[in-house]
Amino acid sequence: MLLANKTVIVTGASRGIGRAVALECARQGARVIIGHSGSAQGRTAAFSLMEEISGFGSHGIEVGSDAADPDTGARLVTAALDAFGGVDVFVNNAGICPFHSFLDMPRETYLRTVDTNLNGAYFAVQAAANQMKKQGSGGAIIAVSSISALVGGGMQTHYTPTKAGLHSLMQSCAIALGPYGIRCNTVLPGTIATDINQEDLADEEKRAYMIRRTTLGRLGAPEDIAGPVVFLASDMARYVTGAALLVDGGMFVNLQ
Ligand SMILES: NC(=O)C1=CN([C@@H]2O[C@H](COP(=O)(O)OP(=O)(O)OC[C@H]3O[C@@H](n4cnc5c(N)ncnc54)[C@H](O)[C@@H]3O)[C@@H](O)[C@H]2O)C=CC1
Ligand SMILES: C[C@H](O)[C@@H]1OC(=O)[C@H](O)[C@@H]1O
Repeated sequence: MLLANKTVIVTGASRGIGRAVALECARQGARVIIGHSGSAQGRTAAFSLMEEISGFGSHGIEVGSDAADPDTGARLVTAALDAFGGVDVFVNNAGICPFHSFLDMPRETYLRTVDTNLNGAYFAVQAAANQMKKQGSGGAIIAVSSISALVGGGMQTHYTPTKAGLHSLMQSCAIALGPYGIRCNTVLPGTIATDINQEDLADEEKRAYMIRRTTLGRLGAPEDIAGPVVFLASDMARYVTGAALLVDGGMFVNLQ
C-alpha cells in the first residue's frame, strides 16, 4: 500500500474529485481527514464517506469548515493531530467555478471565488506545512489546480487566475519548504464530469466539443485524478517537487 500509516487531509472531500482522492488514499492505507463545507449536505456525504473508508479497514474523520476562511487550515490540522497524531499529506482540492461573463462579473462572485480557491488555500497550506516542519519528517502537499492554470476561459475570468495562483503557490512553496523535506506539487485536471460543471456540460454541443478536445475521446472521471494525487503523495514520488502533472486525457496538446 502506497500510503500505509500516513495521515492525509483532503479539502472538499464530500464529493467529486476530493471524494475520489480521499477514498483512494484510504484504499492505499492512509487515515483521512475529510474536509467539507459544513453544510448539512456536506456533512451527510462526509459521514457516508467515513463509512466507506471504514470498509477498507482505515479511519476517516469529518471536519466541516468553509475553505474560504483563513482559519480552516488550522482547524483541519488540529483535527488530524487530535485524531491521528500528525499530518503527512495535505491535498488542497476545494474549489468553485460559478461560470459568469467578464464585463458584468459581480464583485461578490469574484471575491468569493478567489477566497475559496486561493486565499483560503494559502493559509491552509501554511498551517499544514508548519505542522509538518514541527514533526520533522517531511511531507507532501498537493494542490488540485487545473488545465485552466495554462489556458483561459471567457466565462472563467475569476476562476482561471486562482488556478494559476495555486500552481505558482506550489512552485514557490517547493522552494520554501524543500529544506524541511516537504514536497509541493500540482495536479492539473482537464475536464472531469462532476457537479462543478454539470450545468455547463448539460449543453450537448459543448459536451461533445469538450470530449472531442481530448485525444482519449472521453471526459475524465474523479477516479482519474485520484491515482496521480496518490502517486505524488507517496514515497514513489520522493524526488518530485515543484512539478505540475497535467491529467487531461490529452486535451491540452490537441491543437490539430
Ligand atoms: N471538474 C473539473 O472539470 C475540474 C475541477 N478542478 C478542480 O477540482 C476541484 C474539485 O472540484 P470537482 O470535484 O470537480 O467539483 P465538485 O463541485 O464536485 O467538488 C467541489 C468540492 O469543493 C467543496 N467546496 C466548495 N466550496 C467550498 C467551501 N467554501 N468550503 C469547503 N468546501 C467547499 C464542495 O463541497 C465539494 O466537495 C476544484 O478545485 C476544481 O476547481 C480542476 C480542473 C477541472
Ligand atoms: C469547471 C470546468 O468545467 C472545468 O474546470 C476547470 O478547471 C476546467 O477548466 C474545466 O473547464
